[in-house]
Amino acid sequence: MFHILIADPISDEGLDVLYKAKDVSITKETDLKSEELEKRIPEFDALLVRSQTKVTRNIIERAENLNIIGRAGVGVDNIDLDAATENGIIVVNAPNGNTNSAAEHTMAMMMTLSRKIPQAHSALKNRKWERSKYVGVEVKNKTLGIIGLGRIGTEVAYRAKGQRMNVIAYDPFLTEEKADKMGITYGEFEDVLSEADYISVHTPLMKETRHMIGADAFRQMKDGVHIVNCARGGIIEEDALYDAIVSGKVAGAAIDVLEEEPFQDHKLLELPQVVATPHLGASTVEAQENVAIDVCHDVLSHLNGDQVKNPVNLPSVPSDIFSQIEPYFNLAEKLGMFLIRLTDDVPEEVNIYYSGELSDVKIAPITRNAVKGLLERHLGSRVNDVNAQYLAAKKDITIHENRTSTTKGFTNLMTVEVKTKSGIRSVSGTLLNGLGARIVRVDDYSVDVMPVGHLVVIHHKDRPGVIGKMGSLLAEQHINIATMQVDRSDVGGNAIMILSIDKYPEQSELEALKELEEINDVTAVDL
Ligand SMILES: NC(=O)c1ccc[n+]([C@@H]2O[C@H](COP(=O)([O-])OP(=O)(O)OC[C@H]3O[C@@H](n4cnc5c(N)ncnc54)[C@H](O)[C@@H]3O)[C@@H](O)[C@H]2O)c1
Ligand SMILES: O=C(O)[C@H](O)COP(=O)(O)O
Repeated sequence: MFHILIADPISDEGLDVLYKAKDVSITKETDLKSEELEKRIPEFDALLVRSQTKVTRNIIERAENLNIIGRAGVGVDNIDLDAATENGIIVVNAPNGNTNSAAEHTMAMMMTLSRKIPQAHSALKNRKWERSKYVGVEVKNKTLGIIGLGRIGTEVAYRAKGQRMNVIAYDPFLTEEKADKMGITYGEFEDVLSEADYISVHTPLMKETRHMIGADAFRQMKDGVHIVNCARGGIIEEDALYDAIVSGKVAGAAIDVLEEEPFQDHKLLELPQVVATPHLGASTVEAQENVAIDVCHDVLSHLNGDQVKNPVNLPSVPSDIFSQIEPYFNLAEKLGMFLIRLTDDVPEEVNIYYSGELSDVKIAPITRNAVKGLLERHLGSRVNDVNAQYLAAKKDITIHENRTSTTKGFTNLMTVEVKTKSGIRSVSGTLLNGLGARIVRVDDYSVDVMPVGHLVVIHHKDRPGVIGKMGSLLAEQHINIATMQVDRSDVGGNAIMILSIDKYPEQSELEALKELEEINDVTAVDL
């Protein structure tokens, strides 16, 4: 049974996806205080939020059963992403479902600001007929400067063109060619500041964008500029905006978002030049249905072990590429788990070699599974593909991916090699068409072993009778051998035997095998 906590109001259309699923229990607690959430969170496998709930490191570190945090919306600045990644919790969002609503709200705010609609409306509601006080300005032929031309910025640009505005935009990913195609002007940040009559910000809130519009930016703007922020409080420095409005530099500002939400008493809201809404950009029936449905599908997919569509703290893999590489995930993890059992030392460096068909596929997700397998022995079950590479880096383990042409006759071959203080160990595996995964090499020995179940890896001397003695000893302990593979370096030299047996051996049983004089070492590996 998966326990899902819905901590913010989320549309029932989306929640239906979860209600209809098997083995899911849903708890709706949309008014939990941070301390209450901290206490309750260990009960849950999944947490669903919008922007209101702050998912802090404290909460995440107490969330011992949490697998996934779903954000029904775009911005994830209310979630401590580093803490989630470190703790192996995947974060997913719903980036597309509210784009239209946010763009429409931005346009509404810009128009409302230009025509002083909220102020005139309030006056009239107070029975004041003040036509001359509320003279506005047209947006036609004015220049709109857009900072952040992503999903919403782009939609705003098209709508502004419909209003016959000129559009200039700055975004690190915008090229002159793309701007030309859209019929807008490409600008640097400073160009947008100095040329625009209206400036609308549409970036995420992150370290790089926090307070990107401050006193210095306002100084570079035209006198009488209008400012719109329907992205995130904190992108514009609020004290600097206040000063710029009071000084007359800024004619007016339309803000949907504040640095401190929910609403705290704020001096900006006292200014008649400011029109404001309480973070309503995504608050339409359509947007809420869209984001809720998207995020609930992703949460369910993840809980069922399937690929998610909108991961935030993992690179997303298009589904055609995913279906090509997914069969290797299990092989990679098993190779990692197998190899790490062969050495008692902690790896210092990991080299993963991909060859044959594997040399031209997207290998990063396969690598994550190999690293996860390698780390499980020492770091336990909390290691997963979300945090494997973070945990490796934290343990100063360097990981190198290599594509090679050495296939050793296999159509696909993957080798995981670890360097430890006592030397280099490696294991190779392949996926055989229709037959599944095989371990085909252990160090310099060739083998053919299915990486499943209980394996015993025995390094021994190549002497007559060793195999018989081993078989008798195991028989005495009532251990049945399912399969056996042997290989040797040279006649009478060192050899390897890999047994697949029907039960995991007791330590005492392994010790008994080690007593044989031909045996160098015995390792049990449970895959
Ligand atoms: N008010 C609301 O209710 C509401 C609704 C939806 C989204 N949002 C917010 O709107 C913002 C934009 O959302 P989106 O879906 O368009 O995101 P997006 O990721 O599609 O677009 C963001 C764009 O900002 C650009 N960017 C990043 N750093 C930049 C920088 N330093 N300077 C200029 N551009 C930069 C990125 O390259 C990207 O193109 C986010 O902050 C999101 O949280 C608010
Ligand atoms: O980032 C977003 O998606 C918007 O800010 C919407 O936030 P909300 O879900 O709290 O309305």
